[in-house]
Amino acid sequence: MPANPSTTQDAYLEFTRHQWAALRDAVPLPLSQGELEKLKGINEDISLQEVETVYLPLSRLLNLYVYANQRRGKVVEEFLGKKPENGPYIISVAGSVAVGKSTTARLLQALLQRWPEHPKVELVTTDGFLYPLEELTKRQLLSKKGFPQSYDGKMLLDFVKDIKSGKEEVKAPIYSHLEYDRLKDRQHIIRKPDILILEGLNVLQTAHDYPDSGNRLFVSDFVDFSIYVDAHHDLLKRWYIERFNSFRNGAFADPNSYFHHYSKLSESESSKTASKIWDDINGPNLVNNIQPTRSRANLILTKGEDHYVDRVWMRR
Ligand SMILES: Nc1ncnc2c1ncn2[C@@H]1O[C@H](COP(=O)(O)OP(=O)(O)OP(=O)(O)O)[C@@H](O)[C@H]1O
Ligand SMILES: CC(C)(CO)[C@@H](O)C(=O)NCCC(=O)O
Repeated sequence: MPANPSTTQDAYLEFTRHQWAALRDAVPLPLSQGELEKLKGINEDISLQEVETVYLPLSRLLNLYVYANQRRGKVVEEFLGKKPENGPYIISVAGSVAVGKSTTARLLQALLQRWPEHPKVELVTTDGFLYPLEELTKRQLLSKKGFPQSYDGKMLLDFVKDIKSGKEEVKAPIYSHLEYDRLKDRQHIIRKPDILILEGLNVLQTAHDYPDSGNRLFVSDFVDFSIYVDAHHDLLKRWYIERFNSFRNGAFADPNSYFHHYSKLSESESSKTASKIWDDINGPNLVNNIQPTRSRANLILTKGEDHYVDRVWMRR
């Protein structure tokens, strides 16, 4: 639940899962069984009922916002007598490590591109903008990976500026969880999408987080709609450990994996290692840098056990 319910209640409309689910009736594009099955490809663990109950109404809301923005663009066009050079509508997805940002973002991408008004939806994660491992090591930031200072802030801001200015082709770096590093030989090329979803830990930060930042711009200055995915700390730590343990049996077994040495750990040693990484890095990052930005989001999804969204907070 948001940190300060008294101010949050003023700023946000609150929906129980039940109330939010009722809004599904207003969604004109129900999913076919085939489409639902395809979404399973995004994440095996996701419940299809959850998609219909939570994410379909959310995609409807976002569709309305994007549509309103496109109409506003038409007004400007009429006034100017020519089409302004516009970039895509940008949606950001923020939240802790392991809360499910990338799953949420991928689901929204799949659902939003079904709408004829905005068929081209691109997804970029800020992970690619982390400094390369070598640079992180040089700057002694390995134990601060995911903290704001571990990202190449200028590169990320230039990327978002280029996207928003409507540039024909913009390149984004790609991060590999397996190599624990930015890929050297591959980039994601983005060509004028209708919507860009930008997913990352710190995308809600603003000048308020940096009292000495002067007139500096932040990624959030270019974002049209922001979503914060929230869950209780105990759940987040548990999800992190579970995912780490499942990597131990899967991805870490690959000799190219940065964490290959972890694949030899027993289940309990592995849980202990993950618990320590959480307590040393991801937990403090959540408390000090990520959670304080939550109350700026346009929409907050609060998850309970099993990743079910049990509350939705929508900015008035
Ligand atoms: N809606 C969901 N239903 C079931 N499981 C989920 C859901 N969303 C995420 N998960 C699980 O939670 C874990 C974290 O998800 P995900 O990788 O999407 O998180 P993230 O916030 O993007 O993490 P990171 O910041 O480390 O990249 C994964 O094991 C994923 O399978
Ligand atoms: C890449 C990030 C920063 C964010 O997704 C995260 O997954 C990460 O690697 N954090 C550092 C500590 C850890 O290994 O979990």
